[in-house]
Amino acid sequence: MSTRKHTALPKAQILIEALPWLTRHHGKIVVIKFGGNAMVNEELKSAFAQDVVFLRHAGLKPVVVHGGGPQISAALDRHGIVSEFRAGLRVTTEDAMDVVRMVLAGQVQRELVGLLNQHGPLAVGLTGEDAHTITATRHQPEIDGELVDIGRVGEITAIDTGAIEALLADGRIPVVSSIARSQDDGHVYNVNADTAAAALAAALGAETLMVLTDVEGLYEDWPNSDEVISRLTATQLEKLLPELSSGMVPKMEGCLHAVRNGVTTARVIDGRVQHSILLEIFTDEGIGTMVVPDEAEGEQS
Ligand SMILES: Nc1ncnc2c1ncn2[C@@H]1O[C@H](COP(=O)(O)OP(=O)(O)O)[C@@H](O)[C@H]1O
Ligand SMILES: CC(=O)N[C@@H](CCC(=O)OP(=O)(O)O)C(=O)O
Repeated sequence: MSTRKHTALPKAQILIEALPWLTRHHGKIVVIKFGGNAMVNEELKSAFAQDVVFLRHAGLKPVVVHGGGPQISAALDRHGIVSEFRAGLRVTTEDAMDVVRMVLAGQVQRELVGLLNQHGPLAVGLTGEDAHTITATRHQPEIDGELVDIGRVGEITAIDTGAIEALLADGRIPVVSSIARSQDDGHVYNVNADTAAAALAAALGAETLMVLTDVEGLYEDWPNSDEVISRLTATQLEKLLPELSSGMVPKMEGCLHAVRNGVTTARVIDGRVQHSILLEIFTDEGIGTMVVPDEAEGEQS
């Protein structure tokens, strides 16, 4: 065998290791949530775009839902508006809503669309407002037994997948900002991006929900230990939910909603690791935390 063939062999083996995953997921919808905290630097964002385009060319149908919490907080700060979170959700006044919409739809979404489109005419950005993709009503979380008003924060009441499905059928990569149209008035609502991604994954009948964040996965005993729970069933997760805090609450509630509504696996992975999406596919074990429906326990995902 020539030296060239020898050096190429490990590359072929790596590609072949991904074959079972690619075969199982061919033509399937994968909803990928890119958290604002995972958008650490330009290299990571470019690597994220490469991974998504790779999945698309490998025969999957990726749908990107993006966050932008830290970016919104920075913009609010510049406008002299203080950021406050209740039950993991941003208290969103009318003035803050304008900034949220400007940052998500006008800044973060545009940047991701631009990065994806460096690889061809693939990505099309939209918000939940477009073609009634996400409809919401006012969300009032229960805190210490009382319903609390946190402003223009939406609770999803309906999803219309028509526009996203049309884009997928046309070979495009939809990039969705988590803003909803209001079913009550002519205005819009701020929706947590994990919640929006999970609702879209369920409504689209996605195979997988991948949530990229700024931790390795769900820690068993956060913040005391960095032991990551690698796999858990819907029932196991449901029992854990009351113990979770801050950003993990909407994330894990979203994963639970997804697997209880037809999504085969929901994964929380470390978006700070370059090419984390491909690592998830190319490593047999996967990285991060994987949530599966109860009936799937013991099956390969
Ligand atoms: N059990 C847990 N395991 C891991 N992270 C946790 C846990 N509980 C709370 N967290 C917090 O949740 C954060 C992730 O959520 P969030 O800040 O909303 O990220 P994103 O912008 O990716 O949505 C972590 O950085 C961590 O501080
Ligand atoms: C209601 C609510 O909290 N909305 C979020 C929307 C963005 C988001 O979820 O961004 P990450 O995924 O980066 O956290 C916010 O205003 O921060």
